[in-house]
Amino acid sequence: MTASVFTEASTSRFVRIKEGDLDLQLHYNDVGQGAETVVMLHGSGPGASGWANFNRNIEPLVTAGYRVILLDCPGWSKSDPVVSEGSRSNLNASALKGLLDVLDLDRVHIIGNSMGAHSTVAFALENPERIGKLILMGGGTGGPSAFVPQPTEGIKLIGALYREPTIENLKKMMSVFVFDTSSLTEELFQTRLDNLLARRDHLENFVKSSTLNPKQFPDFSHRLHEISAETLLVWGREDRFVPMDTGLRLLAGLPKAQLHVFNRCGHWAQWEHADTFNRMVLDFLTH
Ligand SMILES: O=C(O)/C=C/C(=O)/C=C/C=C(\O)C(=O)O
Repeated sequence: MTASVFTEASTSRFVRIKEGDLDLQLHYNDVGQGAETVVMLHGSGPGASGWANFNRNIEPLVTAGYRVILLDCPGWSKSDPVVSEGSRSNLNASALKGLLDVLDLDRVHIIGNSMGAHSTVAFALENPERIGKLILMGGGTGGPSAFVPQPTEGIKLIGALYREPTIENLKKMMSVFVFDTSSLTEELFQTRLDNLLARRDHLENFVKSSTLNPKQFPDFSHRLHEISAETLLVWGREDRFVPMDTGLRLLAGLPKAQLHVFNRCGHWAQWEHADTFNRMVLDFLTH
């Protein structure tokens, strides 16, 4: 398949996984072919999916010869619903292990966005032999911000949108999500709204999970030194969901990390600065 002809529909796949306590059908997109595979893990916003989060980042990797797997985490998009009472980072990590086992992939590079970055760290701690290089954007659970009160305004707005999924709440959330709100189109809002309203069970389960356990993403800062993988940290200076100084904490904790901070950038660096981000990722993966 050439990079220019792939679509969400043509790359859509389902798989049944059994991994520990998990027995689930997962949805993923499988794009391109190559000796090396890059997995992309999306964030925790309502209506998020691998495709929604990374649609600007797939083609350059596929063109460069990588196979790209976009996993929809349990409880998002077309994957099975789940109520998470423990660590959602570890739940996602188990789902990823189940998927890699079925696909017979021994070792992958992982790009994680926000919750996806928290989950990448959980996966790396549990499966060090299965990881190549890591790219963490706006997440990774390096501990609380030293400067910004928690929960942050963005995380509060995500909660409000989960509880009341209206176009008004979506727009409020998206207005602090990116730095330049003029890049947000009505079409993007509508697609996101359709996605999230299509799975009210996922919305209800997220609210239930957060009530059962408000700490869905435990702090891994005391274990970061165990991760020996080369890691690229990417942050937006104006990230109002997971503040930029969290990236500094990760930089201090991860022995082989480097940090890139984009100016004029919110929580969606891979989308707001897609071209530069894509070049940086390719350079990082190949050197
Ligand atoms: O609560 C956290 O630490 C993580 C929050 C997120 O993962 C938020 C991500 C939002 C998106 O990526 C989205 O597309 O809505």
